[in-house]
Amino acid sequence: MAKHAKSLLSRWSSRVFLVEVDEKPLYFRLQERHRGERAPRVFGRLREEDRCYSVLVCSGDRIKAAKFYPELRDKLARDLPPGCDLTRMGSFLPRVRDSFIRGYFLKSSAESSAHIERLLRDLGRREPLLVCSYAAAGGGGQRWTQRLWSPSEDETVSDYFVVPSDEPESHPSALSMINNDVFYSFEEARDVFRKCGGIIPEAASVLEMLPGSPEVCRKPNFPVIVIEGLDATGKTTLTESLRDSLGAALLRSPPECLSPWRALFDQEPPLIRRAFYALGNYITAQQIAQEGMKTPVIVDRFWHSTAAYAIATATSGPVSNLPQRGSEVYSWPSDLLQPSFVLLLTLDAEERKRRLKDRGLEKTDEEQQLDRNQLFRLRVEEAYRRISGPPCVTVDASPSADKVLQQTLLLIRSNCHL
Ligand SMILES: Nc1nc2c(ncn2[C@H]2C[C@H](O)[C@@H](COP(=O)(O)OP(=O)(O)OP(=O)(O)O)O2)c(=O)[nH]1
Ligand SMILES: Nc1ncnc2c1ncn2[C@@H]1O[C@H](COP(=O)(O)OP(=O)(O)O)[C@@H](O)[C@H]1O
Repeated sequence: MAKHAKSLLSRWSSRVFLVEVDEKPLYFRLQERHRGERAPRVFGRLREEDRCYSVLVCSGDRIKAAKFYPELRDKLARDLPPGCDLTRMGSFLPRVRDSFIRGYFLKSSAESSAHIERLLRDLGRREPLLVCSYAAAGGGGQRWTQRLWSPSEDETVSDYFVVPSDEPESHPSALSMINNDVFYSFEEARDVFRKCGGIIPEAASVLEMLPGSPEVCRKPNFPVIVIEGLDATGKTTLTESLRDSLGAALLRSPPECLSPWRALFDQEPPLIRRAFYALGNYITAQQIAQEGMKTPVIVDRFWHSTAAYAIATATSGPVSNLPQRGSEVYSWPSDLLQPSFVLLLTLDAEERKRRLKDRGLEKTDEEQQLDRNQLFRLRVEEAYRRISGPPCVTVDASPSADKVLQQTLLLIRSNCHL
């Protein structure tokens, strides 16, 4: 049996399962037997002929699991019989970091079972899947028959009852964010790229661009000011004006030297994509340290963007699902240069959309998601505000470009003694 799957099964009944139904979390556990009272019906009125499946990716190699997860979704969405309902799901051990495993929850009619089980068995030959089939058990409650399908084709079957579980104090995605969605050290991000080499040859080109170590030898002599904000809040316009007004160097993250690979890594799963942006920050940090010896430095996006977009993407639903204020998830990496000052441009949604349209550039996937999904935009904006580290001042970006420039220059001169 796949070693990793075996370790997962050893604590199976301590796990909590999370299925998101209409972006609302439903938590449940599995018990070997049900004592006394009628077992509850966790998934509503399941008819005798209904079937559900949980399909969890339990590969021990996190790069393979990260690459396989979106592929699994596409295959299931394409090959499942009509009428089969597919939603995201996960499973975790409460308060145990990195215990979160991802998968999908399928709901269908009994006559599709043979087709679904054939499809899952084929997929399980690619990467170990923990598949549980689930039906309304006789005598009330809902029985959960678990099968492990993995490339070694061995199959374990055990039966459980499904019972409701309390909602944990913080959304379980926070358990798995550290160094999977947000990278808090150069080594952790570089390690992902070193392990990607076999499946993404371009990873080697990015590795060649990296500094030998992240340690920035000396603190810059001049102030380093980062301008942050959603697309079309006016960062490019403002940073170029600040460069001219202050005779400053203008840098951005990801740095120019990574632009040949950015579109490629933007298509990769979060583990790899966020490592790309994290490594970009370390290259930019080295450039800041060099330029900052000679002149003030203005940076267009840096750590706040990397962390805020990653945290907001890894969390679903309302802002209240974000990891709580003060969580270590918002901390600044100890090996990443801290700027003197961060300015966060804010703008109401309608004006921002107008500017985005005027600018004409096609939107990044994230920008499209920001438009489509107001919840995601609110999570990004709130995550920006919760990042700890250098002082971060919010600036209203709705006045004219010149007024925003004057306001920003005032703030910089009084906070950075320029
Ligand atoms: N720069 C940067 N962008 C990130 C990061 N993580 C996600 N993104 C997303 C946010 C935006 O949708 C998109 C913005 O990338 P850029 O700043 O290069 O694009 P662009 O110059 O068009 O944005 P801007 O006009 O400056 O807001 O990439 C990150 O760590 N750094
Ligand atoms: N203060 C402002 N008032 C009105 N329009 C602005 C302002 N700042 C920028 N713009 C315009 O809004 C669009 C997006 O600005 P840009 O600087 O590219 O934003 P970002 O770099 O944050 O995406 C551009 O067409 C720009 O000319």
